[in-house]
Amino acid sequence: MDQRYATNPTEIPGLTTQGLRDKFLVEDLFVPGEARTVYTHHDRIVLGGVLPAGEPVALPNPDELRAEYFLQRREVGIVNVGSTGTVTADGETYELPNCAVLYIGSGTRDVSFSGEGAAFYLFSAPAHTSYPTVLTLPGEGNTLELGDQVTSNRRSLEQVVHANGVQSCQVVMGVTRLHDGSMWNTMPAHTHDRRTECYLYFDLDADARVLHLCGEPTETRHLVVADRQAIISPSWSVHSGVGTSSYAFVWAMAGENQDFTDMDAVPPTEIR
Ligand SMILES: O=C[C@H](O)[C@@H](O)CC(=O)C(=O)O
Ligand SMILES: [Zn+2]
Repeated sequence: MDQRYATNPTEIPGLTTQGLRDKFLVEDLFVPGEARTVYTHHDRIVLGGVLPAGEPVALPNPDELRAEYFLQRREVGIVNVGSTGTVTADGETYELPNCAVLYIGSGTRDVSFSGEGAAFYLFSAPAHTSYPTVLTLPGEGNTLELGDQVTSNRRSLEQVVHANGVQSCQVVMGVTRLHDGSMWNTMPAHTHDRRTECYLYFDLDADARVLHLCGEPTETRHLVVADRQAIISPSWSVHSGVGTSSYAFVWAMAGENQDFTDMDAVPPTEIR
């Protein structure tokens, strides 16, 4: 499993473009027939991508976890960003159409993924207890309409795993989709020093990119992100982006609290 050790903000000014990408961009999560995982030491989140081919693909148990099985001390939120597929968890099979979210609680031993064309994105965090496994179909979460056409940031944000929705130990998760003609997400930008957040950008044209802003609010950099690539945003970093075409993204957080509104907005005039 790819290990990404935690980064201190004082390291940012010395990084090259490639150095920045090596720390915060996850480029190759989706490989046909494989389950790929990346362990970030920021809040000990594991990101994963599963692209089943002909055969079902099992959730691996990477040696770095030193666990009997992946979910022994962890929970996971799964979003299907591809075509319909199925996830089997301890003998129960769930059908996930595009953008369905499956939360699986800790203690679940056997998890496997099937369906050619399905693309399962995984966000996992340590869990102190077991919450029930819940499937949420697209539209069943709590949808917030944000932004404005005038500022090119009209978007629908669906909260699925959150304080008033599907229960979890740490994971807070949902999907945001930009409306046609809107390109900016999460502007004004924000930080939340109590949680790490990751974005998986998807439904981006093959030749389009998102310019994702990261870094401390007064020392920002950018990552150029392609379809089905993920970014890791440490607690001290802003996370906002502008696309060269329309797109959607899975956002997911873990850390000290699950309070979605616990964020410190950064006015555009203060960003450097
Ligand atoms: O802390 C919350 C996260 O950054 C996202 O939910 C923001 C987002 O999806 C958006 O503004 O479109
Ligand atoms: Zn955020």
